[in-house]
Amino acid sequence: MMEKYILSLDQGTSSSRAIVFDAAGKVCSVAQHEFPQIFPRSGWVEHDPHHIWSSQASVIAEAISEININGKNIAAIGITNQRETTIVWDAETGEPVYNAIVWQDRRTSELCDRLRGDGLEDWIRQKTGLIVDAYFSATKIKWILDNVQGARKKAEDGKLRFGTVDSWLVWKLTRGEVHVTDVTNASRTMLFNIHTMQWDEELLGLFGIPVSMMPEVKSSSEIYGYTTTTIFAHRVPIAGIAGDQQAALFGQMCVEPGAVKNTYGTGCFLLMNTGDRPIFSSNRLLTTVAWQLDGKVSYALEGSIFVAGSVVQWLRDGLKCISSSADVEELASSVPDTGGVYFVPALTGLGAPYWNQYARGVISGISRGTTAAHIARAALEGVAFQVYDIVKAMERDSQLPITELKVDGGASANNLLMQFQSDILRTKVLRPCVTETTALGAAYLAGLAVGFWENVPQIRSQWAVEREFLPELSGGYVPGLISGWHDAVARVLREYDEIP
Ligand SMILES: Nc1ncnc2c1ncn2[C@@H]1O[C@H](COP(=O)(O)OP(=O)(O)O)[C@@H](O)[C@H]1O
Ligand SMILES: O=P(O)(O)OC[C@H](O)CO
Repeated sequence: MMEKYILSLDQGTSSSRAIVFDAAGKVCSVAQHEFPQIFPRSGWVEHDPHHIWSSQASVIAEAISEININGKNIAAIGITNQRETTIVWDAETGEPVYNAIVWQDRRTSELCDRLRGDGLEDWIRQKTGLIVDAYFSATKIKWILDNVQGARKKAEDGKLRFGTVDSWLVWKLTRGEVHVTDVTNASRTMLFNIHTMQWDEELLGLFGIPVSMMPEVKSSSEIYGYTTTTIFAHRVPIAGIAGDQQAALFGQMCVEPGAVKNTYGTGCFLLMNTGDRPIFSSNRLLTTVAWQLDGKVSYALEGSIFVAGSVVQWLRDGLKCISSSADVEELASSVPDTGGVYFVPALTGLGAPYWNQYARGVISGISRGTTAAHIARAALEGVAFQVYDIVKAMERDSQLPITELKVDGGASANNLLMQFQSDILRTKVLRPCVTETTALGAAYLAGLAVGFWENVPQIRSQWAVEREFLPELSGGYVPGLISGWHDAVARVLREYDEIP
């Protein structure tokens, strides 16, 4: 067979990646480019949609040339992406009318306060499974229509298109032929009804968003279209799309209800497969679509943490105490503990289960003896403590103890972080051989659509563990650590009590 590979595009918040997988699910080549983050004001985060596309296009070219293959050798393309990030472009010229407003951006927090003040929170939650928060796309689209000159009129005339990053990439790959998204990305917009699996007209009306802007919603595994970009001499089918966290859930083969994974990327996202019914959380977790495959919808419970690996980027770029993200482990390991320092890394607000849009980071317990190493260690511990809070919330919601955690994402390479995670959770932390599970999940979804893989049981056997972390710290220390963390969070919540 000529078509020996699946090409997966993983457009993350920090970087664009292209990964070529073979039928054994083995990584054959990887190319990755970090691209610029734009911070126009405190709490605002943007990307240039052209950078998103150009970085993605160049890594595609690199990944396929590295192993000397071309479009003919690729059975299908799978796309996975940072979710919620909002791009609006002109249907005719394809030119974005504004920068991409990134999921971390807090500019619409006050609008969300007003929606809650109007008593709409439960109504929105029932339809979408989401907490009203600036995180999701709906208020970001409204902001663009309200603030970019001429945008609303053009939208009403049917001349603008909205997309999350998956839609933008498909549009670019097909040179404007195809405007689609999949159910997982749609479920993060706060405009999608997760019961009817359609755009919700009442929500579109509430935010003043014309339906003509919206992409057609498809399943996570089917042929959406064929590439026309000059990167490939042949038209390659685009056959899988899923938001990165759902793709990671699939890539980790968490296909049975109760299975859980946690991805440590820019943010940190813990998802539990809940099978064919949406479970509504009593602990402020999100209900979301896991995927739609072979006509069947699966749902998930999700705990979203806004800042994880990005606090390491801040240590690197803001504080300049490390020169690469990977260096944080050596720096943090140079001290035995944080010396009493706690770091609540709420640099762009606090997500689940606190949902405070105005929170900002706090470092507490600094003394004359505190060094950059203590702060680096406290930053990593702050990531693990946030995950601890979500695990406990999820256990309460699902009434199931979480006895093992499958991990992935860039920061899961950090052994100190993984060990501390196991120490405070008192559970097994399992890191798979392929930590590119996000890309792998999208590859699986694409491959299943074109018959590259036959079915889920066939690919399930490919999952293998690389390293298992078991609790090493004596359990007696844990309650003190956790209560210190909760004191630090309480300080943040007191300081930033939802009033900007
Ligand atoms: N060894 C490491 N320790 C801690 N954080 C790391 C390490 N390597 C990468 N990171 C962090 O992981 C993030 C990148 O992970 P990735 O999964 O590629 O994220 P995304 O998909 O959000 O772009 C960055 O924020 C980076 O700072
Ligand atoms: O870019 P990541 O991997 O941090 O993921 C971002 C999430 O999709 C945001 O919801």
